[in-house]
Amino acid sequence: MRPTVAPFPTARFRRLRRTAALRDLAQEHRLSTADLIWPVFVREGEGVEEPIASMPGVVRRSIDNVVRAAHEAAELGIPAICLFPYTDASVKTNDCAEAWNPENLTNRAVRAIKAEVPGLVVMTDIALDPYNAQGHDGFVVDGEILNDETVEALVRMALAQAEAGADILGPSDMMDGRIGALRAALEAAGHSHVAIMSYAAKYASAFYGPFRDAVGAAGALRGDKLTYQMHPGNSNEALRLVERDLSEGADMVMVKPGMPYLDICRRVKDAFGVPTYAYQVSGEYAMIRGAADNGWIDGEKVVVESLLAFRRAGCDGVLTYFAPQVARLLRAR
Ligand SMILES: NCc1[nH]cc(CCC(=O)O)c1CC(=O)O
Repeated sequence: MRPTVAPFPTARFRRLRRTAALRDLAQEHRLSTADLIWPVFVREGEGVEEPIASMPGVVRRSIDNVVRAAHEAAELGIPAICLFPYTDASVKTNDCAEAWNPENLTNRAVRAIKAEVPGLVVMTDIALDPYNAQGHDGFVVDGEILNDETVEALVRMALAQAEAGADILGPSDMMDGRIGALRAALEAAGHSHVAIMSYAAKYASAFYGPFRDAVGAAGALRGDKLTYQMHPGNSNEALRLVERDLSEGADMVMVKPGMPYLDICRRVKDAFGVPTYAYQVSGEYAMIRGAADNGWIDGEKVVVESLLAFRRAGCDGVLTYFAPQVARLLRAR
């Protein structure tokens, strides 16, 4: 598109900014509650809501409270919730077997939500890190992250989640070939309706710091994830990964983190036109929330502006810890 601009004073951009109604009428992009996916942390216990120090306002919930959150999401009009387990050290092993236990925390939470709030979309995370004594997303042998063996384990994990009733599987592990393997296994096992949102362009980012506290992975993790997650300096690689994952059967693709990678969101949407999502990650949440709590920024305005930016960059939706607050704000407008 080549914008046509008449010379001043024929063109006066301020004409359409003069009143709230005119601004509304001319607004190009909008944020709606329907664009939100709410990531929620699950832990063992009952009646538990445990604060996370590095993410003020976010809690780890026992399953009964996750179900309450699911009701809240549905009432607010948030279409989807995404579950992340906070696991006890006792279930973290080198063989990561808890990851595909049909009775693990995530799978029990999925069933509990589906029993009570069946219309809510439930998304799950596929990666070994919550169940890995080594804290990595894949099996670690002699300091190396194994790819193909990990993919086999991810398939087992995915089938257990699909069996539990997950609507969208979110492979966040960044192993090669996992989307094709997951798609084939889902088709073969009668789960052809289960969608895959690939964490296709996932960067090795320091913005995940608070999340690793939230899921209790920070202590176990040695080193970094640079041999499987993307280097922050790359962008053509993101397009190649998105194309690869689409060709293997991903229904939706994600860019992660969000705000520092808006250029990637735009390029992905322009290149492929597929359902595109961004993850406003824990570090982004912590920065905004921390500055807001200190009175340095207007938290509500910054949150809405930060999420609108994803829409402008071409995203169809955003995973954000601010989802319930934003839904309430949008409803009040
Ligand atoms: N499979 C790991 C995973 N899944 C989601 C996040 C980060 C989410 C956030 O920071 O909010 C991570 C962290 C990581 O890759 O180390």
